[in-house]
Amino acid sequence: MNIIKCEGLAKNYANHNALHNLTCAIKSEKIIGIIGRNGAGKSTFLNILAGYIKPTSGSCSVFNNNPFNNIFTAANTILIDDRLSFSDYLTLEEILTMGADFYPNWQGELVYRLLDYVGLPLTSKHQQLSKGQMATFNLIYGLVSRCALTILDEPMNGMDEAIRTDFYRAILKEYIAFPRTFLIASHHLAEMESILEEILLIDDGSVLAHAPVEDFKQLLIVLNGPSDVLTTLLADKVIYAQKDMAGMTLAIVEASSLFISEDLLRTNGITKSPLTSSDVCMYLTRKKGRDIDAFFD
Ligand SMILES: Nc1ncnc2c1ncn2[C@@H]1O[C@H](COP(=O)(O)OP(=O)(O)OP(=O)(O)O)[C@@H](O)[C@H]1O
Repeated sequence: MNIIKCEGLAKNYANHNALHNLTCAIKSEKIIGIIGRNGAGKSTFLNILAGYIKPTSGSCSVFNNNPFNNIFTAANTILIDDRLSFSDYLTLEEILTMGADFYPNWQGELVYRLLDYVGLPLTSKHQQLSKGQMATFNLIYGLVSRCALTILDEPMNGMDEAIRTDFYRAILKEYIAFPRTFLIASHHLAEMESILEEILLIDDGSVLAHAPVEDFKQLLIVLNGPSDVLTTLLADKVIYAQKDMAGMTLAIVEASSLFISEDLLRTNGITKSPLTSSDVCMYLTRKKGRDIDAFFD
């Protein structure tokens, strides 16, 4: 069942079109990585889903409702990001009491155990926490709310490596204990990949790719072989990156465009190897003709 459906979604700010023609469908009870370059439109998209931002045009449905200012969305969705702030005067305990009153599936006992585990006293004021402590508290708050749609926008920003490792496991354990839809935006795909089922790649305000992690990795492929043969074989293909050295060429191409048999590759001395999902993201979203080395040569 699709929990989210967006069609032709656009969001224009005064001087910038953050989203345009964004279309996607997201099934319930999945952990999905929302990936994209800086400024691609991820946070704008997630804020629309959470009902905080009204799209300029297009349609967006979350739990079969328009999410903007919708009370059903609010009760069943939580968005945790680094802009999440609570009153300066509230202690963590007071914030948790409010969360328990608002979210029907709130895990009161778990939250105290998690805060004890990470060493955050209930008497602390939210505004006085360090950056990493605040991110940790906010993520715990998001997890124990057990909302059917849990949106985490760069949830691990500022956390140390040990806590990040713990909390990827915590997300997975929570998901297994109480299946729901997690959308997690992050620039650290390699780090979180093991808990993801799907990757949704946003580029320039629209969806560039959306696939299960294993399929996503196979969107691009690396070919390595004699330059003369490879150049002929790839003459009409889109090449995402190419390096030539000593008569050999290494090229990254779209796997689906490669109608070349394994036998033909082998007899021509061409090898095929996969890329990591982070590399697939990087090459798919790299702007043509842009090369940082050119600035320093
Ligand atoms: N309130 C706003 N007013 C004007 N422009 C905005 C506003 N919010 C976002 N933008 C612009 O919209 C674009 C998308 O921003 P958004 O925050 O959605 O990107 P992002 O993919 O989350 O980026 P990052 O990975 O850097 O956090 C950016 O160019 C940004 O400058």
